[in-house]
Order: sequence, then structure tokens, then C-alpha cells
Amino acid sequence: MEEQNLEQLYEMVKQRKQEPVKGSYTDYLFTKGLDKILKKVGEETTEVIVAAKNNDPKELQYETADMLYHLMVLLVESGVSFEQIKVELGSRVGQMSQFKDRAPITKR
Ligand SMILES: N=c1c2ncn([C@@H]3O[C@H](COP(=O)(O)OP(=O)(O)OP(=O)(O)O)[C@@H](O)[C@H]3O)c2ncn1[C@@H]1O[C@H](COP(=O)(O)O)[C@@H](O)[C@H]1O
Repeated sequence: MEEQNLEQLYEMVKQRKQEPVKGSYTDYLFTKGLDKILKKVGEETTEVIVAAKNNDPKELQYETADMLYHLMVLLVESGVSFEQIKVELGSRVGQMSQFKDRAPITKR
């Protein structure tokens, strides 16, 4: 079975932006523009949430792939490079998360 990592997907989407393939879904999104892309990111994100809530791993896998694809389209459309995301993530490696427990609610 063929696999694709996120960076390869990003590069493929970027190539579609630079060299549009008329009739392709990616071109359809870029042609429709930012509002359409944002609606799709929102829709696919909601479907991820519902799949997780329904405890449906297959559906979660499918919807996560849909969401990530649309997120890559949004990054390309917004001019954010995959390298920038890697640098951002890299800057966090090895850092300790700042997490503070909220004080428990107590009875008066
Ligand atoms: N990974 C994806 C990918 N994931 C999801 N989708 C598309 O995202 C759409 C989501 O389905 P929906 O039912 O929500 O949307 P829709 O009803 O088709 O359309 P709208 O709601 O947006 O009007 C489907 O049309 C899927 O085909 C993707 N389309 C493309 N890719 C990758 O991009 C490559 C190039 O695709 P094209 O640009 O279409 O050639 C493909 O080979 C894939 O590797």
C-alpha cells in the first residue's frame, strides 16, 4: 500500500497551486478561494471531532486525512511554508510543557 507523508502532500498541493491542473479538486479549491478553503477546513475538522466522539477509529482515520489535506491547501493558499511549521515544531522539542493544574473547586 502506498504511503504519503505530510510534507509530500504539502509539496503536491503547492505544485497544484504553481501549475494548476484544470478540473482537479485542488484547483477547484484554489479557484474558489480562501473562504471556500476555510469552510472546508472547518467542516473536515468538525467531522474529525464527531468521529472521535463516536469512538469510530476507521472514520477518524478517514476524516483526519481529509482534514490534513485541506489544512495543507490552507497553508499553501496563505503562503506559510511547510518548513516554517517544521521550524515551529522544532523550537518546541525538548521543552517542558507549561501546565498548571487549576485549583480544585472547594465548598465554601
Ligand atoms: N489527499 C487528497 C484529498 N483528501 C481529500 N480530498 C478531496 O476532498 C473532498 C472532500 O469531500 P467532500 O465530500 O467534503 O467535498 P465535495 O463534496 O467533493 O466538494 P465541496 O464540498 O468542497 O464542494 C473530496 O472531493 C476528496 O477527493 C482530496 N483531494 C486530493 N488529495 C490529494 O491531492 C492529490 C491531487 O488531487 P487533485 O488536485 O484533485 O488532482 C491527490 O492525488 C491526493 O494525493
